Amino acid sequence: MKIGFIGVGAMAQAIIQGLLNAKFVPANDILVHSAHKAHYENYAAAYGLTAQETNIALTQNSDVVVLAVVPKVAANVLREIGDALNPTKTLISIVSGISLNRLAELTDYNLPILRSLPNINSEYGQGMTAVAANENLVDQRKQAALAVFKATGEVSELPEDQFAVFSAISGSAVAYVDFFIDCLSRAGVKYGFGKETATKIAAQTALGSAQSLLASKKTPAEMIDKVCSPGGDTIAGILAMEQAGMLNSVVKGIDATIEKSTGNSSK
Ligand SMILES: NC(=O)C1=CN([C@@H]2O[C@H](COP(=O)(O)OP(=O)(O)OC[C@H]3O[C@@H](n4cnc5c(N)ncnc54)[C@H](O)[C@@H]3O)[C@@H](O)[C@H]2O)C=CC1
Ligand SMILES: O=C(O)[C@@H]1CCC=N1
Repeated sequence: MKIGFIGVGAMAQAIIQGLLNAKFVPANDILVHSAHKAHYENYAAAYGLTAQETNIALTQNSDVVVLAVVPKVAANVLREIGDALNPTKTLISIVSGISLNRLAELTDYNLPILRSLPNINSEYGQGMTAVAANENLVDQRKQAALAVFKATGEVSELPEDQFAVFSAISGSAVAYVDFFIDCLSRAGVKYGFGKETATKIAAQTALGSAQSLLASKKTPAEMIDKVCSPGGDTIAGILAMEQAGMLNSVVKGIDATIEKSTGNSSK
């Protein structure tokens, strides 16, 4: 199966590295093209991928075409490759905010299409990807498309109307979780730790907490209660964080993320 990536930016590279790590396909069965020749050619050469001169050539030579450009150029790219797509190929979009219906409208209503919303942790096999397939993507073809994301982490099939929220609490939230880790790390620096040591401590604590939460099958609140010793230090910290508006800050951040991706305000 030849998988072609249109756009070789941060997210495409994370998926490609995840696929290479998983040995999902031979490296030269991954085709790449993006806006800057020097960039995609050097990237292809570094990892043994196959560089393509144009988006159309990439589409003609791929079984699965992954659209990995930013939303504002997606429509033009789809119009450009429309004639090279046909129902023997699968189109996968990772573009935030573009519906299955719009993807078909810009290409071909008979095309098998998978809309997806991955996150950057795919690079290390720790991704979390939402997917929605159109009615033309079924059976083996659908399984083959889902396998691209299963090779790089967890996959959840969701109705499209949940994609914007998913994107906020997963795609974007990688940055928000890293922001929290950086906050802990800076607090450590305030009290004399070196930044590198503090970041390692904070990151391992976040990793361990997430793994323990999932393994325990408890709710986050139950885990919080286990850490908060009666009359102890942690409950004092939780109360101070809440007094400073932690929950509201996070929800406002998610509101802003959804508003930006949909153009709709929840207020
Ligand atoms: N970065 C992330 O964590 C996530 C990003 N996404 C989606 O992935 C898509 C790409 O995002 P990033 O990788 O962050 O952006 P990016 O800016 O790093 O990459 C965009 C790529 O598209 C290429 N490009 C631009 N115009 C082109 C054209 N006409 N033909 C071919 N290639 C062209 C650029 O050269 C670049 O390689 C977006 O639609 C975004 O919504 C989805 C989930 C997570
Ligand atoms: O920031 C963005 O627009 C993309 C979508 C989800 C994560 N990154």
